[in-house]
Amino acid sequence: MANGTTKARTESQVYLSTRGGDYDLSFEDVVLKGLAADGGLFLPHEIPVAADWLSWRDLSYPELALRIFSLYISTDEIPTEDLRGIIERSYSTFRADDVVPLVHLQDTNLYLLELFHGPSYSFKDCALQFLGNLFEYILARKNVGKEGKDRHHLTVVGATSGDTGSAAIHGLRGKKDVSVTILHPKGRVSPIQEAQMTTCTDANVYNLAVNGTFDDCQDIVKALFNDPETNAALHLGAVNSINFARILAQIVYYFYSYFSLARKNEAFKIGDKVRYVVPTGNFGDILAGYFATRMGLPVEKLVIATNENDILDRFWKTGRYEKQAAPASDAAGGLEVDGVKAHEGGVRETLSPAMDILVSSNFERLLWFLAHEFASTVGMDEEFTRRQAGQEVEAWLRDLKNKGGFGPVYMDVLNSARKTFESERVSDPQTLETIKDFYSKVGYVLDPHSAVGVTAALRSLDRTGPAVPHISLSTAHPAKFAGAVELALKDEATFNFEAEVLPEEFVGLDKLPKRVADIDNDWKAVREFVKAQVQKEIEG
Ligand SMILES: Cc1ncc(COP(=O)(O)O)c(C=O)c1O
Ligand SMILES: N[C@@H](CCOP(=O)(O)O)C(=O)O
Repeated sequence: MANGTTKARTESQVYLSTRGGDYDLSFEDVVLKGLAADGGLFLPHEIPVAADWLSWRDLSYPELALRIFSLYISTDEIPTEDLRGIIERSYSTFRADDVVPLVHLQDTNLYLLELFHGPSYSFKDCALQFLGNLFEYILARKNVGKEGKDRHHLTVVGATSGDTGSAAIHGLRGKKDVSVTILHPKGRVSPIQEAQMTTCTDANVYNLAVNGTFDDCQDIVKALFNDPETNAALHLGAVNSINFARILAQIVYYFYSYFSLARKNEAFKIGDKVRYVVPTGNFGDILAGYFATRMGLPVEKLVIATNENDILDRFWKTGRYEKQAAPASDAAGGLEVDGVKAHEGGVRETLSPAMDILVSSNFERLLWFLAHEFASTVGMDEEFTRRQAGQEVEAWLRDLKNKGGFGPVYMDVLNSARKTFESERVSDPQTLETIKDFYSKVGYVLDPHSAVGVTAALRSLDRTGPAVPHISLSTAHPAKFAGAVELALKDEATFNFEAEVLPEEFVGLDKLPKRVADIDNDWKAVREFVKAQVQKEIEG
């Protein structure tokens, strides 16, 4: 279905829904809608190949972001100088000069990409600082000359397992014409993460502690977006990685770290292949790596690192995407599926709580590309192929909803997933061991999510041998997860959490006044809460 004419735009600057209901949308439509009306996620019609990527090697982070974003956003939507301004404002808030420093930790070919130097100390800032400024820009443009109730008010509702929430709040607090309500699973985020969110008392920020899991929070958000009445009345906006702008912003650090590696390692030549290892939950971060790969970055493999919530790892091993496997649990609560351990009873609480996710939202986007590749073998035209891909994704997602899973997928589909990705599952004991090892060997303190990645990277290095450089993404600052870090390092005589890890901003955070409301796991209750807050804001 064509929703408008977009003659001046390239195919990578117009967007469709993974379930086939929307087609030909602009970047602004996609950023403001977040989720498609058919429940699908937005994707550009095609991923652009960056023919000139070699010439990007010496660009600063903001300059590189501008090059990459320009491939996905037409200048008739956001003029280049405006986009440059949005980008510069977004990355000027980072504590590191090069935004995302690359650190060589060991005598092996393993590098750590530190993505936690933004305001909320997690990788989410790389995208949410940008998204906050983008919303502000779009709203200012929409509201020129408008007053009071005529102004377009964006009602952001987001779900978090701890990091998206505080990054979104830092990106949106105090901004005009936008309010943000963040749902977190009560008692399942770390104390610092909870305090980072709930101690923000700006008038446009609301926190809800949901009696449920992260997946329940994510389902509530999607239910609100899928309710046409609520959406029309409130102008809902998304900060989760369902919003394509989140994925777009994350592509940048794959390219940037590749060039950083070339500067650091003389043996490494531009054009050589790299493995990226990504601690994975909702599949947004690694999906950005997939985009970078398709754009032309020489990636040997993308390695998915899951914690014990391993739906993705099981998919790569079995071709089945199932919330939980068949019964018959072993002593540890684990289950055996094709020789692969799974578990029953929903999401498991781990030491890397931000990845305690049962269903990975962005996996739907990869499924679309896999289905598209499969459909293209039939040899029909592009429109037909896209329609086929949308129908396949819709059928898979229907089975996931109604039957709790789908698959096994066709072997060709699984093989095509395996061409680009490998997967690893990392248990809590292995996570603790890695934190301890890295501290005792090189004095570096990993947060538990980054430790899941590093554990997977070491296994991957064992397979490839040391010739293949590995960049493991470090997704959060260790101070956010004091419990896991102190547990891992309790026997290290010299370790002192306050002196070595804790940033000044976090000291005394738990003593500040908090604003948070408890709420049932019920999307209608959340809808009523949000409606009432927005009403007050618009009137007051
Ligand atoms: C610290 C941390 N690491 C890793 C992840 C997983 O990233 P993604 O959901 O993009 O797969 C998250 C949350 O999503 C996180 O907060
Ligand atoms: N780990 C995330 C979960 C939400 O993921 P998102 O990338 O879709 O926003 C968190 O910390 O909130």
